[in-house]
Amino acid sequence: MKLDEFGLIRNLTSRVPTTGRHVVVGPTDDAAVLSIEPGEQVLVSTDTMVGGAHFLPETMAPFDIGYKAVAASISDIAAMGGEPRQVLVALGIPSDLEPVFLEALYDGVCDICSYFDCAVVGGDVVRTDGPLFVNTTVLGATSRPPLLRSGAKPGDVVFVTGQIGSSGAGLDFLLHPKLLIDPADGAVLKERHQRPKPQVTAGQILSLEGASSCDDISDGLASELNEIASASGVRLRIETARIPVHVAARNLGRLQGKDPLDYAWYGGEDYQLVGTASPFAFARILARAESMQIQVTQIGRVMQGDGVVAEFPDGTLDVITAKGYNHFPG
Ligand SMILES: Nc1ncnc2c1ncn2[C@@H]1O[C@H](COP(=O)(O)OP(=O)(O)O)[C@@H](O)[C@H]1O
Ligand SMILES: Cc1ncc(C[n+]2csc(CCOP(=O)(O)OP(=O)(O)O)c2C)c(N)n1
Ligand SMILES: [Mg+2]
Ligand SMILES: [Mg+2]
Ligand SMILES: [Mg+2]
Repeated sequence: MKLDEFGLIRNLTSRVPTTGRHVVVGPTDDAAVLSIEPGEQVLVSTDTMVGGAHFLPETMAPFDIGYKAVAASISDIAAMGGEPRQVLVALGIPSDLEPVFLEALYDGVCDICSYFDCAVVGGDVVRTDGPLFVNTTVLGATSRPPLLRSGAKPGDVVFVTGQIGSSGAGLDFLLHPKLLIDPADGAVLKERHQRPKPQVTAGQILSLEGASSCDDISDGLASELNEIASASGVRLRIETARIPVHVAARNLGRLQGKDPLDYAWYGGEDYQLVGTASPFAFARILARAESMQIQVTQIGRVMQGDGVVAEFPDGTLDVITAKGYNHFPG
C-alpha cells in the first residue's frame, strides 16, 4: 500500500508516543509547543545517520536504525547531565523504500522513546535520490549546571562509564561474519552495536555530584578525550591497563591478532560517558553509581599541558591523537 506524504506522516506518528507532561502541542501544527519548569535550562542537540556511513543492510535492521538514531541523540543529553524529553525525526526517503521498512524503523524509535519517556513532537519527510537518512533532534532539560567539555582541572580524575570497544568490535564482526568468534560474544557485540544504551542516569549522577567535564563516546575514546583536553586546556594522562574494554571485544581482538584497545580508542559508538572530576567529587560519584549498579572506572589523571598521553603497562608513553571516526578525514 502506497501512502502520500500526509498519510505517511499520520501512519508513522501513530506508532510512537506524541504527548507528554511538557508537550502543549505535538505533531500536527507548524511547530511543537513545549513547556519547561521554572529554573530549568533547555538542552537541544541534533545528529544525522545516513545509509552507507552509519549503517548497511548487513549491519542494521530497520528497527535498529530508528532505535540507534534516537539513542545517539539522547546520549548527547546524557553527556550534559540532563533529562531527555522530546524528539523530532526527519527522514530522507529513497523512492523505492518499502513502507514496512519505515514502520519497523519507527517501531525502533518508539522502543527507545518509550524507555526514556520521550515524546516525538515533530519531524519532516522528504524524498531523496540518495541513500536513506535519519536526522534526529532531541530536547532535554536540566535544573543543574550542565556538564561541559571545558571544566577539567589538573589534579582531577579521568573516568569512563560502563565498558567500551564493544560497538566497534560489533561492527567488525557484522562486516566480517566469517571472523572466528564465540557465538555468545558475537550476540553481545551485535547488540552493543545495534542497540546502544544512552547513559542518562549516569549523566545525572555525574552532574548531581559535580563532575568537572563530560562527553559521550560517539567517535571513540581517543577523539572524545582530545575534545575534553582541548576544550579544558589540559593534558589527560591515561593508564591503558585501566581502560574497561568489554570482554567480548577483548576476545574478538585476541582471535583476530588485533589490539583490543584499538576498539576502545577508535571504534566509537559506545555511547558511554567519559569525563573528569575532582578526587572528592569522584568518590561521591563512585558511591552513588555503585548504589545504582552503574560501573564507573578511573582511567587516568588530568595534568597541566595539552593533548592525551597513554601510559602502557611497561611504562612507555605515547601521544594519542584524535583519530577516531571522522566524516571528513584530512
Ligand atoms: N552544521 C553545523 N552547524 C552548526 N553547528 C554544528 C554543525 N555541525 C556540528 N555542529 C556543532 O559542533 C559541535 C560538535 O559536533 P559533533 O562533533 O557532531 O558533536 P557530537 O559528537 O556530540 O554529536 C556540536 O556542538 C554541534 O552542534
Ligand atoms: C557501515 C558503517 N560504517 C562505519 C560505521 C562507524 N561509524 C559511523 S559514524 C561513527 C561515529 C559516530 O557518528 P557521528 O555522525 O560522527 O556522530 P556524532 O559524533 O556527531 O555524535 C562511526 C564510528 C558504522 N556504524 N557503520
Ligand atoms: Mg554530532
Ligand atoms: Mg556528543
Ligand atoms: Mg562524530
